[in-house]
Amino acid sequence: MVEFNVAVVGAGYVGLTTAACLASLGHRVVCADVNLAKLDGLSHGETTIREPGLRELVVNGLETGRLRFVLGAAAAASGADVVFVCVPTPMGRDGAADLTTLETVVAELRDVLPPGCVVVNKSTVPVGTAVRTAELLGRADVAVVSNPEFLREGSAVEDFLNPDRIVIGSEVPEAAGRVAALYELLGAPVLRTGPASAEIIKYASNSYLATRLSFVNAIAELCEHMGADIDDVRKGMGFDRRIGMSFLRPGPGWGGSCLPKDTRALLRSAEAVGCEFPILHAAIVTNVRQQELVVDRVRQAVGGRLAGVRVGLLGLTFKAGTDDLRDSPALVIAERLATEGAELLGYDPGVPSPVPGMTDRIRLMETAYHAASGAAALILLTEWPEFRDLDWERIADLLAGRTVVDTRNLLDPFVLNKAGLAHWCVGRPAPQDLAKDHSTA
Ligand SMILES: NC(=O)C1=CN([C@@H]2O[C@H](COP(=O)(O)OP(=O)(O)OC[C@H]3O[C@@H](n4cnc5c(N)ncnc54)[C@H](O)[C@@H]3O)[C@@H](O)[C@H]2O)C=CC1
Ligand SMILES: O=C(O)[C@H]1O[C@H](OP(=O)(O)OP(=O)(O)OC[C@H]2O[C@@H](n3ccc(=O)[nH]c3=O)[C@H](O)[C@@H]2O)[C@H](O)[C@@H](O)[C@@H]1O
Repeated sequence: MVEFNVAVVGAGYVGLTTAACLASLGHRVVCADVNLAKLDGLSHGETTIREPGLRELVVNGLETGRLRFVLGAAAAASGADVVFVCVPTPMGRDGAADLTTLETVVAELRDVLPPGCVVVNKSTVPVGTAVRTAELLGRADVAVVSNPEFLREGSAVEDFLNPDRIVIGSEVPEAAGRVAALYELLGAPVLRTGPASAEIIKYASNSYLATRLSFVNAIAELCEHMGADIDDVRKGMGFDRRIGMSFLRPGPGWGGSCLPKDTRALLRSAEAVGCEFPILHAAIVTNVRQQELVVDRVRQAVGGRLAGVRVGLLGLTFKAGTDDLRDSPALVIAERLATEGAELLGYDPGVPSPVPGMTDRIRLMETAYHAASGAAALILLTEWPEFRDLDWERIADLLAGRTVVDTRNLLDPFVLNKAGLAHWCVGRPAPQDLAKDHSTA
């Protein structure tokens, strides 16, 4: 295998994972960021994000000398054969991707890139960004390649090292070949395309996943009205090999740092070329509705009015296995409940203390039991497996009300019923006692 000198700009979920994994594959990697505190920690083998296996790879990279951390893109570029750009591309005010940071990095790199180096956009960027990056660089000797990343938070290292596919978009065969060679040891299928196709593949994939979930959540709502059970229905669908089992779990709506922003960005890109894309629009609207349905359900569980009512929240992150709160449906739902006057006690095993950006409308508690204490209803919002093993008899004693709203269908109905609790799931009819209460209300 050829060993390359690699620069990675951005030490976040994608950049740090890319840097640490490429170092573990034998490349010499310099990873740049602008956050001094983060760089200082990383240089001592401390990772700030919760990703299984990442810390070990960083420590190993530092020990073997294959991984270094530096301040700023320019400092990383010296001597690089390939420069990966992994900086944020957040949602701009109009829904389109905001490329300001990417453009800043490209400007910093322009005059310092070694001759013949390849710049790789790994950030999620709209169609045309590879071409625009090449224009901004203004370097005939430097090729730009689009190489979108498909890792998931919570399994970033595992996904990076075992990808379903590697997409390499470039008009320059030598540049595409160099990027493919970097990944050679992974033995993954490599799809070579033009840059526009590579860029749209990333948005199409995330938007398809989001649309699939909105579809499932809509079917779950039908199940509630029709006496069916979504967990049977999704299995019955998933056994069809054309459909498959994955990404069919109903929930409180999809969230995270990417699905919401990428669906909106694709919609804006479509509008810009005069396409309406109604199915994607419907997926986004359905997701907002899904969160509203949870709020409706909580309101119903506490007897119609949330003002002054204490509600316990189990889980705040956008999914289990991550400490990331960005665009978490749990926080959107919490905000709505707080706006109606509910007092919120929250617990999340991934969030031991308040973090910047977290709403101050939730009192963060030390345990699930503290979050349940005196609550009129308990809402499970993130599917942390440990919630299943809580002492539900004890929770029943601590709660002021009887209802547990399980937005992930995680808990064992038998255990909850034995504890005397009404277990309200997504995509199953409401518990009998609640349905009765409601009909006489
Ligand atoms: N988080 C995820 O699971 C995935 C994210 N993506 C895409 O990858 C890109 C990066 O996302 P994340 O890694 O989640 O972001 P992040 O927010 O976790 O990390 C970004 C890093 O870039 C650094 N940074 C900001 N400006 C910089 C500059 N001028 N020079 C050097 N470093 C700078 C920040 O300090 C931060 O450490 C986005 O386009 C995202 O859509 C793609 C696949 C998966
Ligand atoms: O571009 C990105 O950032 C990444 O976005 C997602 O990864 P991630 O955001 O880590 O989260 P997912 O595991 O996809 O979950 C997204 C949301 O869908 C929800 N979900 C997922 C699966 C499911 O069956 N049901 C369900 O409600 C999750 O709870 C979560 O809120 C994609 O899965 C990755 O391939 C992609 O690289």
